[in-house]
Amino acid sequence: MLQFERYSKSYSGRLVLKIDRLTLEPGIYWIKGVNGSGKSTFLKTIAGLLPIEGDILLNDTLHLKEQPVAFRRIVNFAEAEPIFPGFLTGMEMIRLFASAKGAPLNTTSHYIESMSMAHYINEPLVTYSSGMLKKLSLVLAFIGEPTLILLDEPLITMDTASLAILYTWITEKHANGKTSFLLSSHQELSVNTSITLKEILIADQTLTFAG
Ligand SMILES: Nc1ncnc2c1ncn2[C@@H]1O[C@H](COP(=O)(O)OP(=O)(O)OP(=O)(O)O)[C@@H](O)[C@H]1O
Repeated sequence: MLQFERYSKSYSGRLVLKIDRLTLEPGIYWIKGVNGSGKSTFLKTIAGLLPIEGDILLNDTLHLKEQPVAFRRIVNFAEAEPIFPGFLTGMEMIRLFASAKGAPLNTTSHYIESMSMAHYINEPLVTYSSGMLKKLSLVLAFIGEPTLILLDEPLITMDTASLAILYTWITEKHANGKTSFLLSSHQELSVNTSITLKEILIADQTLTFAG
């Protein structure tokens, strides 16, 4: 599903991540590591938001560097602490993402309703709490038919009921859409027990399979 070739990421010459060669098969991956180990950096580079050395391939064919638009169309990303323009409404963001991902707008109503967001989705984002913004960022990450969804710290600021719904979305999207997930979290993830969670530990600039 995802291949790394001579991949490395540095900030101002300081190496943060290095992967000579790695293939991730389809699945749900839990990315672990202490603060500052590189989890967010790893996800942002796969989302195409930060430049890298080397290359990342999706489904054996799409190269992040050579086909960035096609690549990013099927890789969705929700940031740990999302920042959106305060003057837009939640619904305007959803319309924008649905258009960019080529998804019919009516496929998004399931997400809005199941997270109980309908009563504020047409309000400007400046009025949203951090949990409301987090839910919106998660809805945006589930729009379309992505091959891969990257969720950075998806559990933070979410109430217990919303977490249960998020786990349902992950389970459904993985089962129905064959979508793979990379989830970074300091907290225990409790996805459906029928799903094998593959653990990856980031430490000393290196990824190792754990668990
Ligand atoms: N924009 C940046 N410029 C320079 N260094 C950065 C930048 N962003 C991150 N770093 C550094 O890269 C390393 C990895 O940071 P990253 O945010 O990816 O870690 P993380 O594992 O997500 O941390 P946390 O668990 O605290 O969220 C850290 O040493 C950090 O200081």
